[in-house]
Order: sequence, then structure tokens, then C-alpha cells
Amino acid sequence: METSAVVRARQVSKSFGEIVALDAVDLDVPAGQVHGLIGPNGAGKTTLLGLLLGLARVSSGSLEVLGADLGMPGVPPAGVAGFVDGPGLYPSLTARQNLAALAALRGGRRGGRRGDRRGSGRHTTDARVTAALDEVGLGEVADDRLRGFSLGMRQRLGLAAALLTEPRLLVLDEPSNGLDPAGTRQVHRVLTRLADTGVAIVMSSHRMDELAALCDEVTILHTGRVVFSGPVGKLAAESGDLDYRVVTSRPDEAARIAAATNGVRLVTGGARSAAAPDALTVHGPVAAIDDLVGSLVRGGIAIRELGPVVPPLEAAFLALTDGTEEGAR
Ligand SMILES: Nc1ncnc2c1ncn2[C@@H]1O[C@H](COP(=O)(O)OP(=O)(O)OP(=O)(O)O)[C@@H](O)[C@H]1O
Repeated sequence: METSAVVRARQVSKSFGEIVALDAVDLDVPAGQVHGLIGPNGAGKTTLLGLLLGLARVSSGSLEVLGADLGMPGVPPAGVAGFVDGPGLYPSLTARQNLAALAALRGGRRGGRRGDRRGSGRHTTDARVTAALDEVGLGEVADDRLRGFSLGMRQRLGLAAALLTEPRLLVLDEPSNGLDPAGTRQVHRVLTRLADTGVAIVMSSHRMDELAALCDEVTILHTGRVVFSGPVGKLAAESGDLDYRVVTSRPDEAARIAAATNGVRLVTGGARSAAAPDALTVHGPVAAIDDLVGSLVRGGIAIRELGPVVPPLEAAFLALTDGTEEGAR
């Protein structure tokens, strides 16, 4: 797998009049990496993806994609494909016709890895379109008009359109938006395969489970600034002390032991809800929770369930972004 830098952003800022959408953002994405962008609404994710796609120009700082400074806005840099705000498609055409039209439009300026080695005849284009539709799971509806497509089907068609260009950098704004679980798995398979062949992928998502499953690294943006960038595992470590839900065979005794355990705070205060009479919520560092588990077991209390109330990745995200999805509005 290649390891060269595909994206290198240094102190990139982007303003729209008075609004600072991106503020001194650094970003490094090597070949073969899936890089997730997360952040509350308005954090600057789409703006950054748009810069990578060449839709706008940076206000200051430097942005290199595939070793070249981005040139004129409006033209996707060679080797880059993707979309923001949903793919641009023609509703009156079928899925196959949409891709064929895009392939014809792109014609000679295919910027991908093997573009110049491909044939340009009708037969080759048809075969590539069919392969792209099959890969995203739209083979069976290839000849249906887009008008009847769901949001998830359109998203998948947008991905197929990007695949046609054989990009070295794929830029996707919430690619799983509107997808059912099977569709999500299919898109994840496609993205994983591409990354395995050295394609760099930068994608935004609001879904922590998706980022954990798919991304090597994530960058968290908050009001245009990077508040975290690094491996997903390192992000989970930023979550600090968590609330844990503990279900035991003897809740009253468990509550008493929890209250007496060093470093553990009983969040429910022993007053358990009628909906979950056996559940307690406790708060503390992992080591203190380990001590609590030891004490419960020694006390002959069965632990039937133990887990964080909010998953660590989500807790880290909330901690880094003021704890609220509304933080950047
Ligand atoms: N073309 C534009 N003109 C003016 N302001 C803009 C423009 N594009 C984005 N902004 C502003 O820049 C900021 C960042 O917006 P952006 O769409 O990049 O956020 P986001 O993280 O993608 O949000 P969301 O999760 O809601 O998609 C917001 O304050 C937004 O209002």
C-alpha cells in the first residue's frame, strides 16, 4: 500500500464574509487511509470537504491534494472524486444513463489511477458503468429512472459515479445518510476495498458507530477549529470518567457497596427507576469500576450487565465539543 500524503492542509482558513467556517485547520491523510470528519452542525465539515473537491478556494493557509496546490475553484482536482450536499444527478434518467452521461461528460479528463490505460469505447464505458452499479448494489435497478429512487439509493449512485473515475482521493459527505443497515454495510465494504487498494477517503459522518467501524483516524471540528485529530482508539481514551449502568442480582446491596467504593459515585443514589428496578448508574474511572466489580463478586452479587451509558467515542466527542450537538450553532 502507498503511504504518501494525499491531503496536506496547513493552517487552512475559510471565511464567508464575517463567518469563519474553518480556522487554521491542519489535516494529513495518507494513501489508503479512511479519515472521518465529525463535528456538531455548522462545525465546518462540509466546507472542508468542498475545499478538497475544489468547489471553493481557501481564504488562507495551504492545501495540497495529491502533491499539487489546489487551483481554480469549480473543477475537481485530478484524481479526486466525491460529492457534498448529495450527488448531482438527473431524475429523468435511469441509474445507468446517469452514469453513462457522467462518463461521457468527464471524457478525457479522467484523473484516476488507470484512466489513461482504459479504453474509451462505448463497450468499455458500458462495462465500467455496469461494474460500478453492481459494486454499490444497484445492479437490479440499473434501468429504473432516478425519480423513484430513495435517498439511500441516490447516495449509492453518487458513490458509483465517483468509482467510475477511479479516484485516488474520495471525498464523501455523510455517505450513509438515508441508507438502511444492508445498504450501509455494502457502502462500507466498497470503501474498505478502495482503501485497501490505496485510495484515501475523507468522509463526514454524525454516526460514531460508523466512524469506529470504518475510519483509521478522525478529525473533530468544533466551530471551525480542530479539537482532536488522530486514531479512533486514542479518541476513546479522551472520554475521561464515564457513567456505567450496572444490573445486579441484589440492587440495594450493590448500591450500598458502590457508595462505599473509593472513586465511585452512585449517580442514581439508590433510587432506582420502576422501568429498570435492577439497574444502578455509577460514575468513575475504569480502575474504580474494576474495584467495584471485585467487591460485588466477593459479596456474592451476580453482575448481569455492565457497560457505559454513553459509548466512550460519543462521550469523548461530547466532551470535546462542549457536550452538546447544538454547541456550534
Ligand atoms: N456558502 C456559504 N455562505 C455563507 N456561510 C456559509 C456557507 N457555507 C457554509 N457557511 C457557514 O459556515 C459554517 C460551517 O458550515 P458547514 O456547512 O461547513 O458545517 P458542517 O459541519 O458541514 O455542518 P452540518 O453538520 O450541519 O452539515 C456555518 O456557520 C455555515 O453557516
